[in-house]
Amino acid sequence: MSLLDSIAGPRDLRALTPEELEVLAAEIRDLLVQTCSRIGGHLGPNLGVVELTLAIHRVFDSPRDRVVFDTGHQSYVHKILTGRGGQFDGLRKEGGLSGYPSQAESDHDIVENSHASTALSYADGLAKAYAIRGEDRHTVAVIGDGALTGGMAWEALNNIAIAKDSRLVIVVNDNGRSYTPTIGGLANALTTLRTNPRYEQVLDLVKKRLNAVPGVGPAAYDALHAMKKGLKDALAPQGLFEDLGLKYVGPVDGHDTVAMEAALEKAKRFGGPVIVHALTRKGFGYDAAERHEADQFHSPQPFDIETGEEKARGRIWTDVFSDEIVRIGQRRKDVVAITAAMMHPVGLDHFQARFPERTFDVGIAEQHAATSAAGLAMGGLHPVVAVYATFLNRAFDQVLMDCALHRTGVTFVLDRAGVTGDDGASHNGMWDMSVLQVVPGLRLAAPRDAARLRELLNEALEVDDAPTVVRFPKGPPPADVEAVGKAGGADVLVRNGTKDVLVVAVGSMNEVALGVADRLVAQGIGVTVVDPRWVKPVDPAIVELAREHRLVVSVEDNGIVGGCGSVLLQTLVEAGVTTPVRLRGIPQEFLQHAKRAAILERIGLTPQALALDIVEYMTSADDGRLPVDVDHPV
Ligand SMILES: Cc1ncc(C[n+]2csc(CCOP(=O)(O)OP(=O)(O)O)c2C)c(N)n1
Ligand SMILES: CC(=O)[C@@H](O)[C@H](O)COP(=O)(O)O
Ligand SMILES: [Mg+2]
Repeated sequence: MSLLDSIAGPRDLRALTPEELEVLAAEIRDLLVQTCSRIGGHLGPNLGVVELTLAIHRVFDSPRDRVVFDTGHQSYVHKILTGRGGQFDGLRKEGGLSGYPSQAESDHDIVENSHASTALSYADGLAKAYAIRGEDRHTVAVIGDGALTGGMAWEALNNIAIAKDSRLVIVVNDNGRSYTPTIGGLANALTTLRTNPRYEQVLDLVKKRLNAVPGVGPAAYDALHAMKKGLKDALAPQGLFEDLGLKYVGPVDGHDTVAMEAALEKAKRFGGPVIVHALTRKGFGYDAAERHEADQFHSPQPFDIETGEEKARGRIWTDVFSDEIVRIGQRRKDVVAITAAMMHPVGLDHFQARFPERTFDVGIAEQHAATSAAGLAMGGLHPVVAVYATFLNRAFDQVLMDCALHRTGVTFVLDRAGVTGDDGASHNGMWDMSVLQVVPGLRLAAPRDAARLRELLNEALEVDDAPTVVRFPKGPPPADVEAVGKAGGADVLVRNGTKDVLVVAVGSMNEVALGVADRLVAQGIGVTVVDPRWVKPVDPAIVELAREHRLVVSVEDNGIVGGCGSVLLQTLVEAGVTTPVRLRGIPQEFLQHAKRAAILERIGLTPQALALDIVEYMTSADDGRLPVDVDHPV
């Protein structure tokens, strides 16, 4: 039996000796590598927090003491130590363990949101609540150096610094990386320390030498000591935190469980807000991860353990964007690109390689990205802000009041739009085509295939008096589908027989709509499939098509409330079109993790389900006029 098998919960860690802790850490690393080699997952971040998590769970008493993980992708070790090691084989699988904390899984888990830079705000609230309720509980927040580049983290620190009664321990997990090396002034301050960890040893050596010199020695050392403080402040960022009024412990070797425990015990005794600055390495303990230049195995595909070679992921939508934005960059010197700490994941790495001076990584700072882009546009450039769709949520006000109010030509490229699946509820990009509908002047496009992505991206970059959005899903693009006709700016993909059903398919749902059309035709039902291309504003030609048909079905890979279908329905009503409309999209709920395809199947966004629904609907009509039936409230 392995030592890990004997750990049913954190309290079983208390009796372990330092030697046993080292054995346990090795067993945990082995489980992480073995599991992630088969299914992928956040191997690098979790290899980097093995000792840190062990120390936290030995010093604090979870779940009485609350442990909050920022972003949550680095909580695998926490899950293993809180009784879920035996379920680890089901990680990120439908019905299995989530890749992020999950309240439904364990009392030890509290924050499920995978959006970065939020942990300190949760922790501030929790610690204040315990203080007000007079509960003898600590709150521990684990936040990465990358997440610390997010503005919310500094809003929280500003408040935590004056919350003297908060028994709050902030563990800064400083591995110098988001995906790529973390950027910005803060990162430089942290990096300076990491690259000069020996300054303490050097100074101690000098101290011994100087004190041995009678007379001048000690005085010189005192001067040096004063310099040490200055040097330490210059080299170490605790001044950054201490100047805010936060106590600082560190830097600590985050891979030394004993040292981490000592630091955490010291922090725990403070009884108020304190930062423990842990120095770690992403991928620590697995050479292929540590050596992986791009992102130290932040979230690798399944891989060969011996070689570290990842399974080829095949061409995805991102690759099409990545290729096209470089072509555009060659032609358009005014085009600049912005990422929020995800240069490779959003496909800007090639653009950066070609045009480094026109590429900006702003850190995990989507709000800053949007408003900085407004500034870039006001300065005469055309910025392209590439983010995952779900992460644009936090920059809604910046899109509305900084980009759109000023009619700036900023183009947002939203990758991972629609159902993403694996990363759980907070990662699905199901919100953008609802929230962005209310932005005056903003134009939104959803390409159906790679060819349309290229077209629409170029069209977006021709708009210089309003923000534009181009959004596409996770995974591989379908084969290109050419239009058989046009309706205004929209592409007609299928037009046959009587005008019974008009399917308005948004973006990637056109592939599904073509399958629906085949099935309807086989049932003798006339069908038109139209791809709006630009879904905002609604194309008047689609309104006229709707007027001519007996039923309109809108299909979108977005939440059903307030999405394209809702807006189309509203537009039809305003135009006096009485054709019945059925809205199909993602149910307005938080979706449990599973593969994208499995979720689309479950929520009925498949050709079979949609076609069956339409056939049943059509056959239910008695007087030839179909009853108006909107399945979902607008
Ligand atoms: C708002 C937001 N933007 C982007 C991401 C994507 N993302 C996930 S983890 C990560 C890097 C986090 O770096 P860090 O906080 O240093 O944690 P580490 O992976 O180094 O442990 C990013 C950018 C996110 N989760 N949330
Ligand atoms: C934790 C996080 O936000 C990202 O690392 C996320 O896992 C991205 O997933 P994909 O890039 O695989 O879509
Ligand atoms: Mg990091």
